[in-house]
Formats: sequence, C-alpha cells, structure tokens
Amino acid sequence: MILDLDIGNTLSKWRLKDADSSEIRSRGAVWTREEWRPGSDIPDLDVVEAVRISSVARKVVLEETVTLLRRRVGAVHVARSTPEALGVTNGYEEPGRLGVDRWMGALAGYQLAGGCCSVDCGSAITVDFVLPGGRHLGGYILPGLRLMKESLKLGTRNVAIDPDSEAEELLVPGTRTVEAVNHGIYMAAVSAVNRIYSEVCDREGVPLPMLLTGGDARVISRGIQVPHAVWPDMVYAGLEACFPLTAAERAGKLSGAPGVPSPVSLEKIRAGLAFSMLL
Ligand SMILES: Nc1ncnc2c1ncn2[C@@H]1O[C@H](COP(=O)(O)OP(=O)(O)OP(=O)(O)O)[C@@H](O)[C@H]1O
Ligand SMILES: CC(C)(CO)[C@@H](O)C(=O)NCCC(=O)O
Ligand SMILES: [K+]
Repeated sequence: MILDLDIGNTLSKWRLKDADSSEIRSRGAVWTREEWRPGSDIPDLDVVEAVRISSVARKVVLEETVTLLRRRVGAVHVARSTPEALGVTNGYEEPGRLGVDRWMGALAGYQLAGGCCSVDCGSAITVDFVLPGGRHLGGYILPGLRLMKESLKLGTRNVAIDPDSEAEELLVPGTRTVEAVNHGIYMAAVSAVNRIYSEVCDREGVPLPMLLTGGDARVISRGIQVPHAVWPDMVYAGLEACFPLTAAERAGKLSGAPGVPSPVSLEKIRAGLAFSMLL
C-alpha cells in the first residue's frame, strides 16, 4: 500500500492506495498534529510500503512526521516547491516559498489540462495560473470561508454553509445574522474567483480550463460562472505525478481526474468583464 498525506495547517488528509491495482482503498482526515498514532490517526504502517507527503504545516510537524515514518516505512517521499518540474516553471521570485499544496495542484492541473487555473478552496482559497507551455504565473491567496466567518466574531462560526446549498440561495440578502454572514462570505469568495479568472485570462489573452479542489470546492463550484471541474484528489495527483509508483501512475494516469472542462472563448470572458465594469 501507498500512504499519501496532504498535511494542511489545520486538517491533514490521508489516503491509502493499492500499489498493484492503483485503487484507493481508504481515506480520512484528522487535525494536523506533531505526533501521529499509526493505526488511529493514520493507517497501520505495517501495510504501507511507501509514503508521499505534501505539507504546508509548521516545519516541526513535517520533521516529526518524517522521523516517525522513516522508522517504519521503506520509502518516504516529501514534495518540495522547486523552480521547475514536469514542464512547469514556478512563477515565484523564491520558488521554494510557494505553498507546496499549490505547486502540487498546479503540476496536476498542467499534466491533465495543459495551461490551467487551479483553485484550492480550503482554509485559504488559493488561485494559481499555468499558461500553455508551462509558465506558472504565481497566484492569489485569500481567506477561506471558515476563516472569513471566524474573523467576524459574530458568534456564527458554528453554523457552516450547508455544502448542498444552491448558489441562488446563497447569493440573496440574508435576513438573520448567520445568513447575512454566510451569504456575504460566499459572495466574497465566488466573486473574487470569478473576477481573478477573467482578469488573468484577459491579460494573458488565453482562456484556461479551471480546476477546483479542497473542502469547500463543491459549494464554491456552484457560484463559478465559467466551465470548470471539481477534482478532490488534485493535490494527491501532484504527488502521483512527482513520485509515480504504480504502473498506472508511470503511464501518466492521475487518479480521480475529471474530464477537462472546455473554457469559454476569450471574447466571452472579455465581454463579461466589460459588462461588470459598466455596472
Ligand atoms: N471537519 C471540518 N473541519 C474544518 N473544515 C471543514 C470540515 N469539513 C469541511 N470543512 C470545510 O473545508 C474547508 C477546509 O478545507 P480543506 O480541508 O481543503 O482545508 P485545507 O486548506 O487543506 O486546510 P489546511 O489549512 O489544513 O490546509 C473549511 O473552510 C471548511 O469550510
Ligand atoms: C496558502 C496556504 C496556507 C494554502 O494551504 C499554503 O499554500 C501556504 O502556506 N503557502 C505558503 C505561502 C505561499 O504560497 O505564498
Ligand atoms: K490545502
């Protein structure tokens, strides 16, 4: 079995992948911590022959995690943000400072779609761009839905947006505090992503396929105006592409990859931008 770990600032996601069949056997999430309990926080390490890690948590978390895993597992691969990988050049002035989850998402998106806009809707919402040809432009970081809500300190933090809500319900004026807050932060997030996408495609003169991942991807997706696809395993797919271990991975097959959304024309994107400026 292969253990894949996506360690975030607050939540750590894991999945177990069968090295022979390339099937995902199980998955889970726990609060990010320094000391893992194999068998409860993460699967029993006896069945694990290799680990792949993407971590944006504090340095000590990664260090402790790698120390534990190296004692028990033969191969431990840790992803890093590099100046170049898999045909993509990192747009950051200091490439190592780009969050490795963003780098994994951008690499996966490029493998799947060529140029792309990769959006991670987690604790933070990040939007990254890779042009056809592989130039990563850099991107945008904004607070995620939960962080935005908590920062208001209006006592509404425990009432989350129902992930099954329709965009139409979330975009109308709220008539209770919880609703006003939920609708406000939803509007902030989706308008930002819509606008960022249009501005960058306009600037670069190319319509790009958009890919969404992260805990809030499904609900954000309903407010996104352009064609896009939700890819829950996008960060894991970056790990697969960087450290291919199974036959399917070596053949370039990324697990859970969605169909590539065809972007609308540049003319439409520009017309939409011009329209929103007139209002
Ligand atoms: N059990 C949960 N705990 C926290 N957030 C949750 C939970 N379930 C869904 N969410 C939603 O998912 C979002 C976090 O998404 P995700 O798990 O992708 O985070 P992340 O960006 O990986 O986190 P991290 O900061 O740990 O990197 C939150 O904004 C929240 O709305
Ligand atoms: C922005 C987050 C927190 C999103 O998980 C992560 O990618 C991160 O810690 N990035 C480092 C800062 C940067 O990407 O510029
Ligand atoms: K993340």
